[in-house]
Formats: sequence, C-alpha cells, structure tokens
Amino acid sequence: MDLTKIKNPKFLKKLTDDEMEVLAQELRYFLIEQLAVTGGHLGSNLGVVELTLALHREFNSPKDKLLFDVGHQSYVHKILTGRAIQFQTLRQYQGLSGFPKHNESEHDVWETGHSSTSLSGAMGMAIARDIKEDNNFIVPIIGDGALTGGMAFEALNHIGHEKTDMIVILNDNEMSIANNVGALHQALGRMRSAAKYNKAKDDFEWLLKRIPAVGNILVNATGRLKDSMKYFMVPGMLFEEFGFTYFGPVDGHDIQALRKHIGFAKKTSGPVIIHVITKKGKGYLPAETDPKDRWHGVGPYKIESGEKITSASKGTAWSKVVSDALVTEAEVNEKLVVITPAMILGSKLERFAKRFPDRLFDVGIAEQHATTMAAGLATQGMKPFLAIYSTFLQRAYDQMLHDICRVNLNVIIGIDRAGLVGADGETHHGIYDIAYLRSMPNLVIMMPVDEHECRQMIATAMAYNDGPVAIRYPRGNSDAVTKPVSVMPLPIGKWEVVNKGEDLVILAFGPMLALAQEVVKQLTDYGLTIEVVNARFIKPLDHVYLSEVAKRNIPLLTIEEAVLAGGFGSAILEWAELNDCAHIKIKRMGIPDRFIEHGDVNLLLQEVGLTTNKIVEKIKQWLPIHMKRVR
Ligand SMILES: Cc1ncc(C[n+]2csc(CCOP(=O)(O)OP(=O)(O)O)c2C)c(N)n1
Ligand SMILES: CC(=O)[C@@H](O)[C@H](O)COP(=O)(O)O
Ligand SMILES: [Mg+2]
Repeated sequence: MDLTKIKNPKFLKKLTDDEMEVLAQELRYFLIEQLAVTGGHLGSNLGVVELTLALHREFNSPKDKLLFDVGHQSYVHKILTGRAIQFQTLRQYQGLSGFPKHNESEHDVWETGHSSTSLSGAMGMAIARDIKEDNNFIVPIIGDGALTGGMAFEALNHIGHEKTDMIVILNDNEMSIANNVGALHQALGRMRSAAKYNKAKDDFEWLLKRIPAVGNILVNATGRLKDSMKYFMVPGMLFEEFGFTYFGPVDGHDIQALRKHIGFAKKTSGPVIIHVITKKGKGYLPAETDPKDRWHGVGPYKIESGEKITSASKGTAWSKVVSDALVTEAEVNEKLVVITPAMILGSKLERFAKRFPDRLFDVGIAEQHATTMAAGLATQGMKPFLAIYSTFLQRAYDQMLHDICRVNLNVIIGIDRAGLVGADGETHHGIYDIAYLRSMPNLVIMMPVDEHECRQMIATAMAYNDGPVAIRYPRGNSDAVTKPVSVMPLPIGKWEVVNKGEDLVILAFGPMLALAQEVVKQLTDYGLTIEVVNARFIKPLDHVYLSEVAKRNIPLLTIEEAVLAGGFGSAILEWAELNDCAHIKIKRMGIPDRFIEHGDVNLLLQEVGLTTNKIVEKIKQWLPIHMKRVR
C-alpha cells in the first residue's frame, strides 16, 4: 500500500492477519529506503514494526495514550499517524522531528528524547484519568535500556503501590545503544530463557506422560522441581514483586501473539507489564548482524551493502581526541577511572575499555548514579573522569552540586556534545551546561579551541587536585588545526590573547573563536583593530586580563554557542558590576531564551545569529564610531 496515503491508524481495525503481515514488510522496507537517505535511528525502529502495528490495532490512539520512551523508536507510529510523506525531511531543519512532538500530531501524547520518562508521564496521565473518571488505556512503551534509568524504577515503585490501571510494554531487544548492562539486564535474560525453559518443560512433561506407569510420578517430581526454581525461572517474578501482573515473554515480531497478550492485559485490572522480545535491526541484515550496536543511530548508507556513506570531514572527532588522551593518561596514572552512562560508543570509549577493562564503568542510563559514583571514587583518592553528554548531565544537577562541588572533590567531567548538536534537536542540544554549572562554587569550567588545546586541558585536569574540573567539547570533529603544543598543564583561569587590538575586544571560546577571527577579517576593511581573546576558562574568569582591559576602557563583546541566560556573557556583566566597571560597554551574543529545534547546525547558527555576517552587523549597529570603509 502507499503509506503516504495513511491519515490515521483506524484503517488497521479492518485488516486481516495476512494484510497486517504484508503491511509490516512494507513499513520495514519504507524505513530502510528512507533512512538510507536521511539517516536516523534505524535499528530501534526496525525492531518495533510489528509491536507498533499491534498497539495501534488494539488501542484507540489518541484517546488511549501511547507513550514512547526516549522516542527514537516512534517512526512507525509516525507513519501510521499520517506522517509518512514527511519522512524525506526527517531530523532536518524545519522538518519532521526524530522524536514525538505535540505540534506534529495529536497522537504524540508524550514528548520524549531523554530516556526513562514514560512511566512517570503515564502515571500522571493515569491519575488524571481516574480523577476525571475517564476510561481510556494508558500504555507506556519502554525499552530494556530505558528501564535501567532510575526514574523508571521510581515510577514502577509508585505505580505498583497505587495499583493503578496501566499497561506497560517492555520492549526488550537486549540492547541499549551498545549491549545493555546491569543486573536488570541479566534478570530479563533469565525471564527470556524462562520462556524457553517453560516451553521445554511443557514438551518434556508431554513426553514423560507417555511413559507407561511411572510417567505421571515423574511428571509430579519434575513439577516440584519447577516450583522450587520458580523464583529464578518463572518469568516476571521481579515485576510481580513490584505489584504488576506480568505477561510474557512474547515474541515481539508475532502480531497475533502480541494482539492476544494485549487482549489479556486489557481485561486485567491494576498495573500490567507485557514483556516483549524484539530484535533491534530486524529485517535488515547489516543492522541485525552488527555485533556492536544494531545500527542504533546511523547516517546515510547503501541499502544493498549497508556501507555507510560518510562525508569527508577534516580533523578528529572530539570524543576520540578525549578518549585517546585518556588512554595516554591511564598508561601512567593508575588512579584514572572512566565512567560512562550508557554512551560508550558515542563517547568513543571502546579503545579505553579494551585497554583498561577494569577501569571503565558503563553504568547504564543512570547519569545521577554515574556522577555520585564519581564522587565516591574521588573520596578514595581515585581520579574519576565522567564522560557525559551536556544534555544528559542535566539529569545530575544535584549530584554535581551536592556530592561533587560542595565537597570540592577531584572529579573530571568530560562534557561531550557541548553546543548545538543538530539532528536530535531541542532535547539534545548541549547549550545549558555553562548556565547550570557556573553557579556551582569550586568548579573549574574550560573549553578547548582545538585538539591540541584539548590534550592540554586533559593534562591540566589530571594535574589539578584542588577540586572538580569540567572540560566541555562539541559534537563532531575538531577541525581547527593549529600548531602542536607541548601537552603541559595550563595555568588555571589564564586566557590567551590571539589578536591584539584597540577598538573592540571579543571574548570567545571553542568553535566561536574561529568565528571571532572571521569577524576581525571582515572589520579590518573599516580600519578597526579588534582584540580577540581565547576565553578558554569559562570559570574562573581571567581577572588579571579583565582588570587590564578595564583600564583601556574598550568595548567588550562576548560570543558563546550556549544560552545567554546565565552564560559566559552574564559572567562578564557580573564581573563589570562587581568591579565598578559599569563604564565599559558590554554586549553579549549567544542563544536566546527559547528552545532551538533540530536541523543542520549551520542553519541553526544562522537562526540564532551566530554567523560572521550577523555578528558584523551587530557590531556596526552597536559601536559608537561611524563605520566607514577605509579601503
Ligand atoms: C537520559 C538519557 N540518557 C541517555 C540517552 C541516550 N540514549 C538514547 S537511546 C538509548 C538506549 C535506549 O535503549 P532502549 O530503551 O533499550 O531502546 P532501544 O534503542 O534498544 O530500542 C540511550 C542510552 C538518552 N536519550 N537519555
Ligand atoms: C536517541 C538518543 O538520545 C541517542 O541515540 C542520541 O541520538 C545519540 O547522539 P549522538 O548521535 O550525538 O551520539
Ligand atoms: Mg533495547
């Protein structure tokens, strides 16, 4: 069928079983074809084709609420709710989001992007339903990875306690982004094998019963054996202990089996969990057989071979610069321990893990635990490096403040994906960390301009034992290639003047420094001399430099790829106010007070005014001198 003709999922109710199977294949092929061009979260979505069909067949969205945890696996849901035609704009500027969005469809009842929120959101919806005496179904769909998030356990605990009517779908494909980790993962494994065990047991009993005379005695004996193993082998005991009725494991690619178990669940009062077993990447061999990540998040690829189509890019991935530096440091410092909350691949830590398997800890989707565990390590004289995306560090605000900074512990926080991230959009941009960290006493915050300075900063952090240090670095590659420098620690709080000038000082750091230097080129034609400073220490500020520039009474412009509210520019305003420098003209440029959607980073920078031309225009409007070309 032409999937672009689908307006809503109601048509599913009339399909025969065979027609549903055909549709599943058409959906699968659509995903493979479309994402070969746009990229996206292919593996997760291939794994939920039949599940999403069964859900939209058995429930009446949007009256019945389908909540997709993380939301990266909601493409099939989007196709069935009338958005197939938009997939050519997937995750592109002003195009279809890769996550559920209220403004895209009434069927997107819960917005996600960050993991492990669906059960809590579902509980809120269920309580509201019961207060309003509505009678719809609330159905969160959560993956085995997302279930390792602490919020999910907080919600399970509460839902089970309240015995709230809810149908939780556990989509268990044994994978997070990489292989899933944790004791829960092992427990789920026992539940999966229990299914095989129970089926084998039933077959065995069938066989025993055919042995004349002794058969029934043996059946009773083996029955007692099964009961004694009940706690370990009967699937779902863990969830039953939480007050849930457990159904499963169910083959997540068998639409009829799914529909049957959803039917049981709809007739069961109280909280129910259906444990669905799926295969990440199902139906596309390169994805199904990838030993590393089942094609979690991919760029464009060749369908026939699965060969990734990568655009030539200069420089080295920032994550790799950092992880290689950590390997070098770990060779000579046995106290270095690295922690990742489920992002071992994104943070490019496989090499470190292989070289130092006992000093890398993947804690699952557990940013709060990861951060406070780092604090625990530091109290014992270890040198923990927490590798964490800026956006996911948001989950560990209090752990940063209460457990690390307040106690002034020697923890290094490697803040990855700092800045606009592009295709993942507003839920993933790393643009808030300066604002939410800058108010934390004792914390040093720095950002390198290129891979050489990054190595210097890692060395600086390793040598620094006066408290916590955060190094923030962008998504993508470090393409600014300057001269190699000795990897000596930097003096804390010391900025670097990269261009002397008398008419204006621009303070910038990270990728914005190159932008500042482009601005200088454009303004030279106006006879202006502009001082450009690599303000690589966001905290502490370089007070020596600022005092000197205050005496020169030169206007200051700050540029940051981070929110203005509470950002680096705010720190300069505070400095001026606190140091009786109100006479200095100060202007800040950065990200305004609104959410920035998904799209190519360069287009997003255009949108927020962080481009050479827009900065030049802003300076022309602001500086008191009449801007006239002198050459
Ligand atoms: C708070 C948070 N931490 C980390 C991530 C990154 N992340 C996105 S999907 C994913 C794995 C999710 O695994 P699972 O829930 O099993 O879904 P699957 O991809 O296997 O279908 C992770 C770690 C996130 N989105 N949110
Ligand atoms: C859905 C999710 O949160 C992750 O898959 C995220 O998209 C990874 O981001 P990177 O691609 O920057 O590693
Ligand atoms: Mg999974």
